[in-house]
Amino acid sequence: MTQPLSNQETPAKAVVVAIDGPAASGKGTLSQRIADAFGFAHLDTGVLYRAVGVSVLRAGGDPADNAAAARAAYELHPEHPILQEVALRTDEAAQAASKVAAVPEVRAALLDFQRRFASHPPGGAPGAVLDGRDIGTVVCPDAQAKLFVTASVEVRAERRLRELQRRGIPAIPSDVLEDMKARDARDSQRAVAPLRPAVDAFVLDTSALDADQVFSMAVAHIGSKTGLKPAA
Ligand SMILES: Nc1ncnc2c1ncn2[C@@H]1O[C@H](COP(=O)(O)OP(=O)(O)OP(=O)(O)O)[C@@H](O)[C@H]1O
Ligand SMILES: Nc1ccn([C@@H]2O[C@H](COP(=O)(O)O)[C@@H](O)[C@H]2O)c(=O)n1
Repeated sequence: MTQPLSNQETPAKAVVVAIDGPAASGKGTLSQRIADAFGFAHLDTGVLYRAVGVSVLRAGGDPADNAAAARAAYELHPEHPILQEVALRTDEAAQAASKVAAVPEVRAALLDFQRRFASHPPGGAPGAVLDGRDIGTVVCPDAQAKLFVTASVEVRAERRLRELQRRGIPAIPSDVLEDMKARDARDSQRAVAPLRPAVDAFVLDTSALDADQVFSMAVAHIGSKTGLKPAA
């Protein structure tokens, strides 16, 4: 997956904020708020893995099949329409994503695009926020600020359940919890780029914090690392 050079490239070195954490920890919510506040571009890297997983399923393949997963990853490109599909938000897509994500060739195929987004944020933005599982450890080990957002699996399952209910998607609480445990196990136990905090990450346990409190703490941490303050 490669990205062409645009004529809007940022001449100065872009500020990179890496936000990692397990499913439904709130990293996507936080990343978008940080990007908006600092005028940075945001990349939800989970979408890339979800697109690869869904592509394999649609081709009638098994996401755990290394060859099929690698083929789908090499065929993905930044303008691919699948990246905009709501179908990527389903639990089926999440489970498929975490299977293809364990395939080294898949991770290698998606690496260049993520690094290029970080070093040359689209639209000439002065910085980029990337969220995922391995941003601070593998994709952007030199990121100026790294956060690892986490919460207990029970709290995360409850948040996801409420989100599904808000969206009118029927869900069984015990299934949501078990699916989250299965995904946590696959993501943290895989051999390549497992989910874990970078040694220099600020670990933020959000189990008892609301989104505003998490945002304030993240802004303070980013400020301490970069000297930047939010524009608004
Ligand atoms: N601190 C918080 N307190 C309560 N709910 C939160 C908090 N942060 C996020 N949420 C809610 O929890 C749900 C999951 O958040 P979000 O999608 O940001 O998590 P995520 O880590 O990006 O998940 P995924 O990895 O599955 O994409 C959303 O409904 C969101 O509104
Ligand atoms: N940097 C990343 C991002 C995601 N993954 C895998 O994709 C799955 C879906 O991610 P979400 O953030 O959308 O929940 C996730 O469970 C991981 O398996 C990854 O490996 N690395």
